[in-house]
Amino acid sequence: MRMWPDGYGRILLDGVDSTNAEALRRAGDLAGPAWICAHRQSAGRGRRGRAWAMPEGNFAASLALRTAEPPERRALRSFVAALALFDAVAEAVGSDRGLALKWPNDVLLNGGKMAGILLEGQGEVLVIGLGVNLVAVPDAAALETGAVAAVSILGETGVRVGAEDFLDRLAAAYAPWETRLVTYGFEPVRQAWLARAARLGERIVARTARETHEGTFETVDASGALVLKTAKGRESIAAADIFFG
Ligand SMILES: O=C(O)CCCC[C@@H]1SC[C@@H]2NC(=O)N[C@@H]21
Repeated sequence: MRMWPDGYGRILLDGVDSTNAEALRRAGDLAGPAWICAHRQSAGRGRRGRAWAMPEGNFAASLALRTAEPPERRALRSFVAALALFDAVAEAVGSDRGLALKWPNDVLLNGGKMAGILLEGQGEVLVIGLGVNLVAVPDAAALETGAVAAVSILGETGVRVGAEDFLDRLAAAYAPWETRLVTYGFEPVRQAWLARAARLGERIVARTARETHEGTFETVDASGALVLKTAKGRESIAAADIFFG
């Protein structure tokens, strides 16, 4: 494994089932935090048990971190990862125009979903999986009804970014956000995330497994929960899928 000055290892694979699965398998052998990146995934995993399709040329990587933090603190890494993705993409295309963050952990470009994040854990290991549509979008049939359409960086900006180049940019962008979280806590990360949030102050729909909440997106609270102002009052939602309508 190559080590980089930021102290994060890098493992580059041609193909794997899922970089998250691979990171969990290798976690016990890793001496420190490490990025595991693959050019191809045969069984990419998305949120809520969904599959994550990865057309040729797109980006898949997982960061394996060891942490003794409680689950609610670990979950805040999705905001750190989203900010790192935002910065890495802005750096790669030379502009942050059209980039926005969608709660809880998607990155939008010109209103379409360009990247997703999946956190998984096992004991003291936290795996942060990031998938980015660098050059192509998955088949629209794979999308849930009402979900934000998928877009690619190439399709929206005309800029072709290679996966290894993107890993360098992402790793460089991730390290300072991780340091901010560990040093100063969630507040600066929360503020930075809110400054890049999609649909803040607008009406959105949040669907959990059992309920649908509709209201104005007020903020994200100190625990990372979505705060909606609804007809019933202020509601804090820890996990949901968001629809813009
Ligand atoms: O549903 C989502 O939006 C999250 C998608 C996360 C996909 C990435 S690709 C790299 C890593 N490996 C996986 O199997 N999933 C994540």
